[in-house]
Amino acid sequence: MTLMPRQGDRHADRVFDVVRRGFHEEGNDLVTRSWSRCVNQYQLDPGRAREPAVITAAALQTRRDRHADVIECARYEMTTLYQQLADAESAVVLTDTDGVIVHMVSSPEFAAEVEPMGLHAGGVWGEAEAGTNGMGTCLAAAHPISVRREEHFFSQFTQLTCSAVPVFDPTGEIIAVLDVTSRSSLMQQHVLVLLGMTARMIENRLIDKRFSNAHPMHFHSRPEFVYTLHEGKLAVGDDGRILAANRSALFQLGMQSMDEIRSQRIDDLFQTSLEDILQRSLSSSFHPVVAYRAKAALRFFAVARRPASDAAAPSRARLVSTGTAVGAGALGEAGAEGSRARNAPSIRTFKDARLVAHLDTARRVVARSTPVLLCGETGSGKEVFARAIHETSPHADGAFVAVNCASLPETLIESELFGYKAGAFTGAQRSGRRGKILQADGGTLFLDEIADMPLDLQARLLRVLDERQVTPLGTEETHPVDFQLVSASHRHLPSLVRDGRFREDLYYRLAGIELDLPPLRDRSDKRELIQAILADEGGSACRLGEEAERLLMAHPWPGNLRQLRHVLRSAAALADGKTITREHLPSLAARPAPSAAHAPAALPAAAEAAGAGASDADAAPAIKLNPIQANERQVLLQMLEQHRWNVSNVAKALDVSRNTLYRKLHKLHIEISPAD
Ligand SMILES: Nc1ncnc2c1ncn2[C@@H]1O[C@H](COP(=O)(O)OP(=O)(O)OP(=O)(O)O)[C@@H](O)[C@H]1O
Repeated sequence: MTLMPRQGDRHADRVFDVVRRGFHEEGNDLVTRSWSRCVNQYQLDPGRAREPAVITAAALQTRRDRHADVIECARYEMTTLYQQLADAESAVVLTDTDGVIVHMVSSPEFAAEVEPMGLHAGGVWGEAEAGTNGMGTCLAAAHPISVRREEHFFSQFTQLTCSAVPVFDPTGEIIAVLDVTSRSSLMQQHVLVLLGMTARMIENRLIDKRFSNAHPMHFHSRPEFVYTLHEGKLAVGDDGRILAANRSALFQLGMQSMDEIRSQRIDDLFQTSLEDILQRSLSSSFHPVVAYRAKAALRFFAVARRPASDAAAPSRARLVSTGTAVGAGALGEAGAEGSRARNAPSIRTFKDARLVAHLDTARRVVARSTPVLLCGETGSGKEVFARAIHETSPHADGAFVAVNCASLPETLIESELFGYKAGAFTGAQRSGRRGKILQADGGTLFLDEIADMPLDLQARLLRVLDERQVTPLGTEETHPVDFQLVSASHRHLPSLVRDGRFREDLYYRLAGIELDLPPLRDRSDKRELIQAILADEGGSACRLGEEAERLLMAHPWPGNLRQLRHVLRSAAALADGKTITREHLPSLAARPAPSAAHAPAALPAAAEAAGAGASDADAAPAIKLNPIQANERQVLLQMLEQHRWNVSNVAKALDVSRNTLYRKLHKLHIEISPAD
């Protein structure tokens, strides 16, 4: 094509001029190269209006069928993105790899306005057809791009601005392009960031969908990033082989391509096996557990699950804890429930005689759907025990839905529990929300820290329990529900009833049976617990020296199992593969070490001295703290206990940063893992 400036079309003149000179004044190289392709390769003329290219309805249907799983994964995310943009003059568009629009979200008004340009399902926006544009140029460059108004090749599109990002399939190939086309050219950088996040969500969903028979594994070097968009995600086969990975997984593991990672197994990547991570994830209630990078001193936090497709085969995940230490291979009794599946073992330990009896009682009462109330100090394992009850109950095939009434603002508990209809109140999600009670239908509803339930909601909850039906906010509809109720509290509910802070009728309704879980210091299976949690945190090769074990056994554990887990986590990290000794337990080591001969006898004495909920501040004198520091230590321990050893919450309460608090804790010899 000859590059002839034409009269009256300044945009076309500019395009020809840039192509001839080979650079763009504003420096957008991707656009310059695209213009050049349009002129030289596709022989397009920027000033000549074109009929939009559109494929037939039948051809569109064929393409939609071919990309059904991508469209399904993208549909919800595209709607959410559209809502986030809050721009009525915009459309969120998904094209296939030929630039054919297969799905679009916009207002009917904007859709009608842009329809004549071919911006609708079936429209073809490849560069060869539509010149430089977000979708087509993103495909051609395999790169995110914003094409603002006059950067479009054809004059007819210079009213629009589009930003587009590629979407990759689990093999690393581009499978689609996600685009936002708008009248506004403002905030393109912001739109590109949102598009990138949405594309990642679609890619993660696609991995789940295409590899539903594989074990999903989530990891990150920081525990708080696991289960977020930044996490590395793997789909792992039964034999531990990596079948798929997302982009963040590649990045974190320092790999260049999907091909590179797909030739690896879990034990090539981490110093552990798939089975080990699965077991530890299960026993930590799917909170991230430590996994070290193979052949490198890099620590990750990871969670792995059984394949989603196994959900339909509950026996595989189902397990029953009996009087034995429930460790790998010790779960033969699970067979009594009909399955001795290879995936069944958990390291949850319920060997203590009271817990064995409680579990047996619970199993009998839940057979008749009697509500169970669990009482016990903070961190004593109430949620873990509730899960064990669920797994033995007739509702085991349904979901276990946990709601922590203390961690939700009062105003949110109601909508969280009961759900709401679209637009039920200001700030409600447009699509409405299915409440936790409905989610628990057919399964178990676990109401943790029930004492924190506001009084007016107590009345609503009572009604649900009586009527066995729920009415979401903003609706008149009622839905019948059938679930096993387990609630828990570390506070003494009868005292709250006496003080008028908890409804008596609800208390009796919740406490069909009331079970007291012993604090860790009183548990007879403490040694097994220490070993099990240590294996969980440090891997099965982690060893405990004799003196360290004596210290752990003698400690009063005011924060119970949660505190034990923190201490063992940091000890395993400090020991770094060597045997754990006294020096890896700095806060415990400050206490006088009981001699081997006296250790067993010292245990109940220490426990008694500590009393219910007592702190280990009695350790302070041995650490050589001055009286002010000793006081500070005592106050911090109390606060940690109050906030269930959640460092972020304590930092918030004290109005200091987490780092400042960690430094303080370290100085005062309060051992807590920075992971939490
Ligand atoms: N039987 C067990 N075996 C191994 N680990 C356990 C067991 N019970 C609890 N844990 C661990 O102890 C920690 C606290 O458990 P959980 O959340 O169940 O306590 P809780 O009593 O519900 O706490 P809170 O009172 O703060 O709600 C978790 O990290 C959990 O993995």
